Amino acid sequence: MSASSENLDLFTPVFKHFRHLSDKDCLIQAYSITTHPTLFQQCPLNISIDVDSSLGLQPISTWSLYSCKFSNGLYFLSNPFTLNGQRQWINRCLNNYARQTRTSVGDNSDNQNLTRIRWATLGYHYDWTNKIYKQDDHTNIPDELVQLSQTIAQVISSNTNCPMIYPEAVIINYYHLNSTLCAHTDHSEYDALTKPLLSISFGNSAIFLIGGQTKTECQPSPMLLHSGDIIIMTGTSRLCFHAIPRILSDPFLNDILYKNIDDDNDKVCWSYIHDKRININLRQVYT
Ligand SMILES: O=C(O)CCC(=O)C(=O)O
Ligand SMILES: [Fe+2]
Repeated sequence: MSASSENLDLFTPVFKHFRHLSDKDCLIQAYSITTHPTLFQQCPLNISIDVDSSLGLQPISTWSLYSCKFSNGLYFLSNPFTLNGQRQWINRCLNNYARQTRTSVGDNSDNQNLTRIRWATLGYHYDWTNKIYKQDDHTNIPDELVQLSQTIAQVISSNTNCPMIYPEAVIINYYHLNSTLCAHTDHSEYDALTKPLLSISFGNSAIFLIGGQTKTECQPSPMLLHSGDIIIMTGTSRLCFHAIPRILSDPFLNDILYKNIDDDNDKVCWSYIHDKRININLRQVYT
């Protein structure tokens, strides 16, 4: 192999491919349980824990958890939320988590900049310039988010070899239909790189690319994420390059999730989310 082919970036061409592909072809090519069932291995779930109804989850007996054969240590939990639960979490992302001082648009306590916001952080706040968490810059992670991640992590860790997670930092990403997230690894979490990263999608769909630990190792795999879907990155996949090259408009939002709503607050949420996607990701940082 020549020096140049050893250093070939295999990630960026796939990113560009999905960036410019038609919606229809994205839905055909990206991996989902329906289009590529052989790439997912279902994990039987044996657990009976009480789930607090405020978390907006369906009974655990109805959840479908899969390990992804295309990325070692990557798990996919197909939307475990109720419709009302999804609306509640979208509402929290818009009216609670975005309304604070640490956001991409600075202080958004009055929520005046909601339509421009790109990210908000909770728990240990991330210093994006220096790519570190600041030990002395910490705000509370709301109880319901801790409870949600603990419930999900408990179900997964007791049925797979994925460790538990105790979230210490949360990033909420807000995407417009034309937003992207460039290829990156999440490796600022000090001693916690062996701990899983939990990532939850709401609103419009996304293509999630996951590759190797370098961009040259392998071509990234494209995964389709819908509203309510959860991925868990643990083991090797925890350190792998990933990206969002594409947000896809999902008729589910209009046809099902926000159909015939009469609650005024839900109407406000719909007017935001109908052309956006929200991602909540939770990490352990120090312990
Ligand atoms: O939006 C997503 O699904 C991925 C977000 C992500 O990778 C990150 O915030 O580090
Ligand atoms: Fe990431």
